[in-house]
Amino acid sequence: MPGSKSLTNRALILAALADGPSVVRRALRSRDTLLMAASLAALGTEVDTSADDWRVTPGLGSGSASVDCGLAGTVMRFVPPVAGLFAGEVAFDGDAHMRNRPVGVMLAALRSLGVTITATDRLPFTVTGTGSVPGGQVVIDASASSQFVSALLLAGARYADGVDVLHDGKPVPSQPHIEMTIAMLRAHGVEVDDSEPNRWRVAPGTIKAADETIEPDLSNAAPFLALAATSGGTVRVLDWPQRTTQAGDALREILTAMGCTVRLDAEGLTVTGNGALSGVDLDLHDVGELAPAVAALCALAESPSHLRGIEHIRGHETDRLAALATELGRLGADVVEHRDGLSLRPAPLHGGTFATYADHRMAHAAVILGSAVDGVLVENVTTTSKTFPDFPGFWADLFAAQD
Ligand SMILES: O=C(O)C1=C[C@@H](OP(=O)(O)O)[C@@H](O)[C@H](O)C1
Ligand SMILES: C=C(OP(=O)(O)O)C(=O)O
Repeated sequence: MPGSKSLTNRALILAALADGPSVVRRALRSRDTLLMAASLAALGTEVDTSADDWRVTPGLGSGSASVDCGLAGTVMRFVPPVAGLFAGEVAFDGDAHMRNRPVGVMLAALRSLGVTITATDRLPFTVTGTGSVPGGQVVIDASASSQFVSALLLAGARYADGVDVLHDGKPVPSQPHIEMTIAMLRAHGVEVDDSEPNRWRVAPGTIKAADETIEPDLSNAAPFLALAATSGGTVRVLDWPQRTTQAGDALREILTAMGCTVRLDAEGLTVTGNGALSGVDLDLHDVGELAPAVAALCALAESPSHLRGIEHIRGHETDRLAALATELGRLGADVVEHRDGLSLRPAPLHGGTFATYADHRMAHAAVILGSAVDGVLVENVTTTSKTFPDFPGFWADLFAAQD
């Protein structure tokens, strides 16, 4: 598997803010990570992406710059706090749908920490940095995205008073991603206090340069592991980490609950399907990025499923609950959309076109269905390039290797 998007983009941010050059080994080369590299380069950091190991020489310049967020939540949320440390105007924009994804809470937080931002709660916006940010305490409602918290923590050590982020609102989703942020900050020598629930304090100080080796992207393993589940065969993902903060690690538990045999050993993760899938009742609040792949598997299961706790994925690359309900329904699935989830009951599926809404994980859901149902046409499968280099080629090679 190619490297993790979440680990690569955090490593790039930390490398750009560090006290010396460093290497991001086995970086993911995909649209989201190249957009991150380009954003940091626009701000004055040197990012050499010519080899598999990316060399980063930190530096934040002055003048004016522009940042293309594409459809990358990590670019739209993680780069503005860095732009506050740039001396000049940084204009942010992105894909058409990016203008709908939530960012206002984070911009308001940055403003209260002393950064000047054009008054808006959506893209496009302009951050006017002065080269330094006062920082301090801020109260936010991060129930729409854990990335609001991660964004403030990642740059916080470089603010004069650090940051003290308090969450006030419905529970923050995607906790493993916040754990990932904290673990990576600590690996760079940053002091983070997360001893109180819903409060994260980052002490002001140096972010030490440290080389990072990027783990394989476990969430992107979902469609491949799902192949084992739908075919009754065996799929092995090499180098699956024994311990990780990646949300995708939850696939082990989810696939086990659906009836697969799952084994993690020194070589990697091996999943064997048993020919039939059981439905599941799952709260995916912490691992929302897995919802499209899991929903596709649930549509193929022999008993009902209920996926809960994922209202926030309406703010992902597309409104994923609406998109999944529409597209699964179009192939014959018995699916009901709820405010915060989906329920599915067994139904015979048939072929048809599965629209992907420029969402890489909708394409993952589509190929999972196509592995079990004849005649599924995945519209715009190249949208997978957001987080995966040449997904169609990789998928095809898997079948070629088997023949
Ligand atoms: O910080 C990150 O790298 C991510 C956090 C999560 O976002 P949300 O908390 O907005 O779901 C996750 O879904 C996304 O794929 C990546
Ligand atoms: C929500 C996702 O991405 P982003 O980083 O753009 O928020 C995702 O990859 O499922």
